[in-house]
Amino acid sequence: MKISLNNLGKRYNRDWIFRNLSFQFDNNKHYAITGPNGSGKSTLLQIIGGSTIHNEGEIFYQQSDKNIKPEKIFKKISFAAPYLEVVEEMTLTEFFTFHQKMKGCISSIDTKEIIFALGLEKSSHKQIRYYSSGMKQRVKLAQAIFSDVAAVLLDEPLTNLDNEGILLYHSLIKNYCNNRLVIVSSNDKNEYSFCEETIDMLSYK
Ligand SMILES: Nc1ncnc2c1ncn2[C@@H]1O[C@H](COP(=O)(O)OP(=O)(O)OP(=O)(O)O)[C@@H](O)[C@H]1O
Repeated sequence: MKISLNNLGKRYNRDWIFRNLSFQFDNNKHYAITGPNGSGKSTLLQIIGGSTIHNEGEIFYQQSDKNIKPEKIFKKISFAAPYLEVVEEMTLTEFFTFHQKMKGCISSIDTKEIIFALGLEKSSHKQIRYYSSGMKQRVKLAQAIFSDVAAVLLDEPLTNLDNEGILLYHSLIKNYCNNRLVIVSSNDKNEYSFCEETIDMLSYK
């Protein structure tokens, strides 16, 4: 998937968070959005993902040289962020079975294999509400990375992860994201070390 940003701008009330942001995200490449706290990284990622509206400029989405309407983009993009909730009433098995039906997972993997890849087999029948914050973050990452989508958006992906979780994150990226566009919003080099290009939010103030 290709995503083009054309003179994009976002303000909250009278404060512009960023302006005149033009950039092209190319098919299958990996990008980092960087900048200090409050510079607008998460806001930009949410705009790209279609969950927040921009105030000026345009975004174009293209797959195999065909334009995708913004209202259809949710089917093509997955999003993981510490502030997005998972369905806590479900067990992990229920959650991924439900997700498989609603959004669709990449065809090479089923619910059992996802749970095995996360190292959460022993907790697969426990309601997610009883998971630790790091376990929940693994679930959020897996939900995004195993979705059958053309673009994976990750906001602060290592939040709450221990060393084993960090290794898991890098192996999921390596094994399942090679042929997809990935955009990471982050301040931590370890979260985006695999990215080929960086957008610095400070350039768009
Ligand atoms: N819903 C909102 N209403 C008003 N202001 C907001 C809203 N959401 C974000 N902001 C403001 O927009 C600015 C950018 O916030 P954002 O969360 O995008 O920054 P960030 O670069 O991701 O920060 P961090 O590194 O701390 O996660 C901040 O000044 C924030 O206060």
